[in-house]
Amino acid sequence: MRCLLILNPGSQGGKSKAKFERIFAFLHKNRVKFDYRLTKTLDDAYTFSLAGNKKGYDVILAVGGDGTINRVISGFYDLQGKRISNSKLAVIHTGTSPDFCKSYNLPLEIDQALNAVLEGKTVQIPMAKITYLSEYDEKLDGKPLSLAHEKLQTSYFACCANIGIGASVARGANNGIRDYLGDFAGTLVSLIKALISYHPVNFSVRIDGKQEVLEKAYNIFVGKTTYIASGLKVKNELALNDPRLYGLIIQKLGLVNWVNVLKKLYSGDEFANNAAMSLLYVHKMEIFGNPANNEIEFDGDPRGFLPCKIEPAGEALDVICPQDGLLR
Ligand SMILES: Nc1ncnc2c1ncn2[C@@H]1O[C@H](COP(=O)(O)OP(=O)(O)OP(=O)(O)O)[C@@H](O)[C@H]1O
Repeated sequence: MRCLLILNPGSQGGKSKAKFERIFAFLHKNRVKFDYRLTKTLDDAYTFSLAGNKKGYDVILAVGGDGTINRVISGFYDLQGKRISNSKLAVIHTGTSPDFCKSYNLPLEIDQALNAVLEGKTVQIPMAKITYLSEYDEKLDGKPLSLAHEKLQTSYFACCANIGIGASVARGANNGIRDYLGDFAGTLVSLIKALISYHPVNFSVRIDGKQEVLEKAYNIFVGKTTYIASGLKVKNELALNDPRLYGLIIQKLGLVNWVNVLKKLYSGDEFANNAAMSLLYVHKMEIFGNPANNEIEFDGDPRGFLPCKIEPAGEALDVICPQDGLLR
């Protein structure tokens, strides 16, 4: 077995790197052949993963937070959503909020995750493909994505994309506040601050080909997993091997019902669709360009601009998983 480790020393506010020696020692002790690369930026995690896939490593092991894991996942795919290689993805979460591992029942404990690498068992996990713009283009305001656009960007995600308030919540939560308030409280403070300053927006969307306007929207979650951000949970019926996505639309919040919406999202309880919160299941979600709010966030970081198209990647990833880490 040849293994490539992609390690982010900056995850969890820099605490991540204290765990690297233990990982190296485990692999040496068990005579695993490995190479490793240390990231300087999150983009490096993508570049190293892409190169590792092209070289055909048996296992590519992401060591970092969900942002690092997200970039490593994108390196497994070409622009059409096809896998580049037969490499397997393994993950050791050394970040702040382990939404990916919690959602897919993957071990958080380092030795357990490394033992799973030795055993080599995998589960197939479908990923979402997101196509969007790397720069805002006002010519596409009110319009769907043009696949011929020169700033077109393709990425992949495992947890959730957010359009609306998501980018400003992520920016607030990632600016160091979680290092001193903790993950849960830091993200909650950032969410409430963003809610107070947010102006709801009408978004034109196409849901599985059907066009409509989502009025006074606060956030459109397009996701796959229950755990989406530092304690926020979306109760949904997707099995973890279901390639579809859920869409959760939060809109028309008044002075009273935003508290109820937050309670539902933090409890992860089931809810009946109502004027403020509606959950649906989709194969393809397109969100048109929007001059009032055009930012896109996914798997925890602001990443680009509307318009966007979100759909299942053509092929699932083989993710290293202990035998008892079964899909729900
Ligand atoms: N050497 C580095 N390589 C990559 N990113 C770095 C580095 N140093 C600092 N960073 C910053 O560290 C953060 C790492 O993000 P990552 O998602 O991996 O961890 P996290 O934010 O602690 O955890 P989580 O996303 O799971 O909550 C990014 O904001 C990135 O800009």
